Amino acid sequence: MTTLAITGGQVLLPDNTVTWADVLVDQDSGEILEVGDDLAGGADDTLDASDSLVTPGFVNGHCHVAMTLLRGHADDKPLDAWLQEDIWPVEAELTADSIRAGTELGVLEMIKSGTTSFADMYFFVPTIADVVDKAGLRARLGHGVISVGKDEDAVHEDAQEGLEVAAEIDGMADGRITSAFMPHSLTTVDGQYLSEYVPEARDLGVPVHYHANETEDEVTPIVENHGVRPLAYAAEKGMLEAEDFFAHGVHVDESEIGLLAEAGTSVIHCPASNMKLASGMAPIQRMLDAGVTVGLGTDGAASNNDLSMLDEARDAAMLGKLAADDASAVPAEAVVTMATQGSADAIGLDTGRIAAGKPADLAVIDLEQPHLTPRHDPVSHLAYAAAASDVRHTVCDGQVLMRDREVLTLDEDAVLSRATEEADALLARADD
Ligand SMILES: N[C@@H](CCSC[C@H]1O[C@@H](n2cnc3c(=O)[nH]cnc32)[C@H](O)[C@@H]1O)C(=O)O
Ligand SMILES: [Zn+2]
Repeated sequence: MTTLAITGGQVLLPDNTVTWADVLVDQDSGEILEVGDDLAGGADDTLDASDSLVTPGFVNGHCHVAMTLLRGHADDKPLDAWLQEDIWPVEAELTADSIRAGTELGVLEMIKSGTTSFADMYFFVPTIADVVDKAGLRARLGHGVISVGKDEDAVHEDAQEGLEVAAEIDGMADGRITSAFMPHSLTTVDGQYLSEYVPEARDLGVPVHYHANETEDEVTPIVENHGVRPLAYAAEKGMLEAEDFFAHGVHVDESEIGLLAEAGTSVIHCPASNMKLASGMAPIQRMLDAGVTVGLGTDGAASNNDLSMLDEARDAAMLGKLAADDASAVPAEAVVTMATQGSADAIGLDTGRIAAGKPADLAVIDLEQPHLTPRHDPVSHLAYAAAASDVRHTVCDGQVLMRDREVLTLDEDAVLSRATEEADALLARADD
């Protein structure tokens, strides 16, 4: 057995208490062996966590990772115009090379901000899976399926690709990669295709991941055409199973919150994207009160504009209070839970908790910083004050991906220059 000890720090436990302890990891199985005192003796490798907080690696519950290439390309627009005028025309020019470069950039940013796993909906998924495998992260990946603007044959092809990719990549990278069927949204995929393909995803045994109730403009046509609220419509289409999860859930009423609580379907809250596209304020405290599983996601970098889960946690707390008109709503512990166990439970990964037997997915945060002094409450610091650049070490599946801010699985300079080149070439093709 090869072991790794993370020593001398404080450790965030699953109940959000913090204790002084070492963490001992079995690097062969990728699991946490023990959390306790003086575990460094005899370990094959050590990570120093003095003056630091050891947290579960953050879980980004909803992303389009290669959209890093479009970061800063189209800002300050609402969802519909942003997608139709700016994003989709450029995405039509994506190639496997651009996806590889954008994904490398995205996962580099994730490792540097303590994120160890994520759920992603995009194109060229086998390429994304290859990058995730080499970078050492954990992910649930899938191909986004859309029917708007496509003829029937093209939609069937798109949906088939969604199913085939899900079957092909599930279990890759020693199980670090899993998959889902990913119809883009309840309005961009026509109901006939949802009825046809969601049962096929069930047969494959993969969950369904989609966008729902993001803007008022998405709710209205469903109510008008189907006579029910969007999540009741999703239930009719078989997309409200316990393993399913969707992004946003901004415009949901009490009946829909009740449906989610009953079905066990999870919501991935994306506060930065919701604020930037002015989509609205999700009623997160009401969902938590009803017992809905809520995770946290960045969405793509073009609507955020970064992939830091620490930023997202702060945004979630701030927006949650504003939405509830109550400063005690969505407190620090709630957003820390959402960024770790909440997202992990939502996307169906057994991670997000530091305990013996759990996957050794960890982030070590340097607390010796002006903006993290004094240390009355490390959980408060995580939620409100810590930044991506405070992450010292990142560990996934027992492997050290970043040590003292040096990323070991990717060549940082090469990733930045390839991404810049591919992003420039992509925009040039779209301009032609
Ligand atoms: N196969 C599909 C691709 C869908 S991938 C997922 C899509 O979600 C888009 N996207 C990113 N953020 C959001 C959001 O907040 N709401 C809805 N769509 C988004 C993203 O740009 C991408 O086009 C096709 O043929 O177009
Ligand atoms: Zn999205």
